[in-house]
Amino acid sequence: MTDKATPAVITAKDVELTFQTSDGPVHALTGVNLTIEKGDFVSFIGPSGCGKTTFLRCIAGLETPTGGDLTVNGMSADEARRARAYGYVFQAAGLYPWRTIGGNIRLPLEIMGFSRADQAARVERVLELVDLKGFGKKFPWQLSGGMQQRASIARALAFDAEILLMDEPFGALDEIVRDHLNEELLKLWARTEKTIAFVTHSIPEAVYLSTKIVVMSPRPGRIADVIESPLPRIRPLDIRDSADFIEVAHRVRDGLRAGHSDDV
Ligand SMILES: Nc1ncnc2c1ncn2[C@@H]1O[C@H](COP(=O)(O)OP(=O)(O)OP(=O)(O)O)[C@@H](O)[C@H]1O
Repeated sequence: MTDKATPAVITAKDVELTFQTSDGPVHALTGVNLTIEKGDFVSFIGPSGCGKTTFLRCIAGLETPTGGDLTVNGMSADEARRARAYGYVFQAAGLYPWRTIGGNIRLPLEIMGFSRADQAARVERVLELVDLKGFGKKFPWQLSGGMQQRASIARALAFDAEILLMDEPFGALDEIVRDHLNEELLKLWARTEKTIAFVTHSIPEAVYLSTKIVVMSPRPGRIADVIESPLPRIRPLDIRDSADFIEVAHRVRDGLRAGHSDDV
């Protein structure tokens, strides 16, 4: 149950999505029931093909479920998309090489018709949020992979959407950089109070970041387990050595195994 203090931002009831392909129907999602509350950090973990990206795309209004109900901010996902309810961060930073970092962050603001002064103020504010102050005039190729990914997070934050959808944003980065960005993302989440839905293949990343971990299994894509994290919201990296952390990680692993996860 949700109450007024923690309103539901995303609710899924019996969500189904079947793609019709030339090889027959693909049941990408079946019987998905989930509530994501304001300020939650929810990770989706599961083997390739279990429907993580498809579910994120449903939330984003980029795919339409073939059954069930999905609401985002109390409206249909399509309405929420048109109301610009979310920022989307992809695995590849996807920055335009011919635009500066500031120019890339400004792009959605230009499209949305923000005034020039507002655009400039917002770019400065989000650059500071992701710890890239002073890098606005650089081009993407002048930044490391981790910095580029931070810039793409800044772009997703620039228009103040309450929801951040992140599809394996750190999957291509080495472990040290990834640890650092995980820490930074948690700080950013605490500062901005965004609601985050995050796809990952990494058990430690899911456990470290999330208030709620959704373990998914394939064929058909469904939810195998939903784990409410007992960890405090403020988490130094060494929390990963704590008994609570290890216990949650075991439960995630068990959930993946139960869903025939030999192909994770
Ligand atoms: N547009 C589409 N048309 C047909 N089938 C699709 C389409 N998009 C996804 N699928 C299928 O739906 C299933 C779920 O795919 P999805 O990309 O959501 O999985 P995933 O869990 O995100 O996988 P990965 O971890 O590899 O990114 C897969 O079997 C995939 O092939």
